[in-house]
Amino acid sequence: MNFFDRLHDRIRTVDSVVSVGLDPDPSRLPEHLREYDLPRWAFNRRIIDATHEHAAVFKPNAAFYEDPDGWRALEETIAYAHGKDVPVLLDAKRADIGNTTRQYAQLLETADAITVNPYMGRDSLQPFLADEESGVFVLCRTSNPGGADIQDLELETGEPVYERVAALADLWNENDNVGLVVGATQPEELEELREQVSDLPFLVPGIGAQGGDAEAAVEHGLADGVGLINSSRGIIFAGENDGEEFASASGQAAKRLKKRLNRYRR
Ligand SMILES: O=c1ccn([C@@H]2O[C@H](COP(=O)(O)O)[C@@H](O)[C@H]2O)c(=O)[nH]1
Repeated sequence: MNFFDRLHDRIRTVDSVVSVGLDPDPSRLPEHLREYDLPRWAFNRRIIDATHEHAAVFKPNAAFYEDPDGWRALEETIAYAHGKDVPVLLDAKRADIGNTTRQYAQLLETADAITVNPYMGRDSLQPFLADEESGVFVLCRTSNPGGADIQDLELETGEPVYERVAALADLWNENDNVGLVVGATQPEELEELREQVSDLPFLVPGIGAQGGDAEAAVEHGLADGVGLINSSRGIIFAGENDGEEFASASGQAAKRLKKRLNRYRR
């Protein structure tokens, strides 16, 4: 089954478009978990237990796992999320020349969807795009302030780079498996892009800790009700840094966010 069909079903089952970001910054983990063999996995397991009922997906960012123990923690995390029937979107922002990107695409043997960087062009994304079952979210207009440096540059046609990326992503969507990453900190661009590519679901990061616009994220991020609004630190670090209460605080934060976003869903 195609990723976006599965996502559609998941959104309906939990009545939620919340993507729970699993970014277990080691310096912020509760003290009592630091003695575990894999503290990041111990942390994620508790977060997953507390939030899965409100999660359309879990979104681990690969940056928080790129060391030997990290990869083990990530593998355990993905398997556990799947055990709770929650799809996993790996925020890895990959792409490279052909033989290298084929190796990267093996990440989709474990995760259900991935974020990719369009900077190297179509051939660098081919193995991801060819995987009909998996979701491929193309970075388009990112949430960081420096996103403007390149993505807002005007082409000779007058269109900004991010609009050309959206048009290309639309062309690359031959298997109905492509979405865009558009930051909630860019509400005007969100609106423009939704008009431009009405069928592509968006992954919208940048609400919560980055202060983006949650209403615009929902209004423009969803295509036929399918899309994802992500919060990472705002959910997983919602509680105090010690004691077991951090997990229930994250559960409450995910539930609150789901309710808030649902007010804007049609
Ligand atoms: O444009 C982008 C693309 C990706 N991200 C990632 O999303 C989460 C956001 O975390 P918060 O704690 O909710 O700010 C994180 O993994 C980023 O690397 C993004 O923020 N913006």
